[in-house]
Amino acid sequence: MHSKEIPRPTGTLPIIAEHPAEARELLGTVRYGAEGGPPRWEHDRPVLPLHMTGAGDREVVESWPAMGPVRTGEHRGLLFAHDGAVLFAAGHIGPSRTCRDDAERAYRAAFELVEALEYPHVFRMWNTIAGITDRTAAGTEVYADFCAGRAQAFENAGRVDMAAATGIGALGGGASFYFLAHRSRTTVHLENPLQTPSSEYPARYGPRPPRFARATYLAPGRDGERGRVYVSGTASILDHRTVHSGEVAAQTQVTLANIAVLIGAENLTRHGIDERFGLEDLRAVKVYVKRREDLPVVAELCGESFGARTDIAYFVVDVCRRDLLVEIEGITS
Ligand SMILES: O=C(O)C1=C[C@@H](O)[C@H](O)C=C1
Ligand SMILES: CC(=O)C(=O)O
Repeated sequence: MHSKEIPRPTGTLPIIAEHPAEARELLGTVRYGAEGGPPRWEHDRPVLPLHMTGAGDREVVESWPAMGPVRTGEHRGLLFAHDGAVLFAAGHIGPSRTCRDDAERAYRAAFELVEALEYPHVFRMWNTIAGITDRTAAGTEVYADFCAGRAQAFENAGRVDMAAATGIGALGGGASFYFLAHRSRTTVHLENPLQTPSSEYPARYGPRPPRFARATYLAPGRDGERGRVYVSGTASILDHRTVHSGEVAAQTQVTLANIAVLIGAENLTRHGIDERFGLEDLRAVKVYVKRREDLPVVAELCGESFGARTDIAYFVVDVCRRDLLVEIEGITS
């Protein structure tokens, strides 16, 4: 693993992830666009291309600004950048149909990295997996295979903390992931009283359950940075069951209600957090819709629920269960 001081990049990309105005540089960029594959260097910064948009769809660029001088490097295929506060890292896991061992290797590298660079507080992870509900070469489901490899990496690393995450389909490019970790600001991983913790899902969903929290609260920073809730990809699931199979409006309403309870005063107080948020407080919202024809009804329901200032990006991709039609994530402002 190598690290080096690097000059300021020339030019910056549109930022959809809201960050303090004084941010001066970029840590990393994720391009939700028409191509997927391994991360690459652009202007000495890691850029991860994700195949998330179809013909005619607008690319969505998500950039994570730095708060100071940036160091970069590579570790077992992960490209990373960090500024002494936040670590951004991105990697290509591999082909979806054989992703179990690749997922274990990728997550092992991720845990090695956060330990070696001393950014122990992982607060948000994203996983995009082409053909997420397809069958692998061995006849298992791709997502279940990914979860098995990830769970093995958690177990081997002795990690019990699970951050907020998204595990969603992609239109190509195999499986990729990226994540954020903090050096000093502590995290509180939140569960939702309406949903079974994902790590306790019954075996009917796969031999090893997913590993993610419903959300992660990143505590306020010493520099006055507000506490934020990073909301995981959330779907129409109550306890561990999909509800309203085939009914996209009802699934969207349950999903929005799940998020409102998750970030509301009662649940945050239950987790020892003296804050409260509503749907109108969410920013950097991503809405994943399985069927393109459902976009209008989903967009109408989201438009009614989120604030006028909420930036919402829509993607037509598979959700991690065949009977789920919509999934939503966001970050409190
Ligand atoms: O497996 C995940 O990390 C995950 C899957 C979905 O339930 C949702 O996107 C949240 C996280
Ligand atoms: C499947 C899904 O979205 C969840 O486990 O929350």
